[in-house]
Amino acid sequence: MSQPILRAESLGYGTGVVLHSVSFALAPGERVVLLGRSGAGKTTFLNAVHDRLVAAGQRIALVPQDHVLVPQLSVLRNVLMGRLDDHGALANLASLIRPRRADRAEILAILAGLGLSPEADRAVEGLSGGQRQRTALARALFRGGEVLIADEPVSAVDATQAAQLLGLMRARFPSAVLALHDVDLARGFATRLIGLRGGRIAFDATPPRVSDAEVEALYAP
Ligand SMILES: Nc1ncnc2c1ncn2[C@@H]1O[C@H](COP(=O)(O)OP(=O)(O)OP(=O)(O)O)[C@@H](O)[C@H]1O
Repeated sequence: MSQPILRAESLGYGTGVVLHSVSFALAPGERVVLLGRSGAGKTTFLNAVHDRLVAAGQRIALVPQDHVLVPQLSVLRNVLMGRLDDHGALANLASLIRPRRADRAEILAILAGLGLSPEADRAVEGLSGGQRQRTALARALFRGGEVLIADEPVSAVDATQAAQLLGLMRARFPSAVLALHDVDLARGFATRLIGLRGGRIAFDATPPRVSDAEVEALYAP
């Protein structure tokens, strides 16, 4: 059963509308990828979907475009923050000072899968862009949830690594809504492609039903 999330809604900031009359529902098992040129409204769309699903009480793992990591803290502690809202403030403080053994073991296993084991105890501020991005993905994997919402989650890694990371995401989350700029990666990952152009949804269909010409038209000046 598809869950209606947006019903012919206008999305934007203040009085400015970025996307007009957007309808969106998400069925369990769907992996949706948003395509569109810079400024087309992908982040705006993702944020709206995120806010609605959270308001509806769903557990969502979010990978924002700018990662929102705490630079002074270690990779391990940043990943630990993926579950902060599962506990009270005191428990969180205690666990940030001294992570629980079980959490530490689980996080180290995730970091190993992401090639980040050597970085576990390094502060995020000293990491490369790709390492930071993988830290944000590790935080989402540790958090888990019904839906992954991720804004260009593999933009800072090479193509081979990107495909591997998307495979980990696919195994962990029943459903996903992502923005990706690499069309081949998007076609490989998605069960459904949504193209945004000119403030509207240009297409919303399974990858085989979206032609290369339709995708190219999204990016035409
Ligand atoms: N906080 C904000 N306040 C006002 N306008 C905003 C805000 N955030 C984004 N916009 C505007 O909304 C439009 C869509 O931006 P959005 O970030 O959703 O696009 P995008 O497709 O994600 O772009 P990119 O691929 O560059 O990340 C842009 O014109 C942008 O300038």
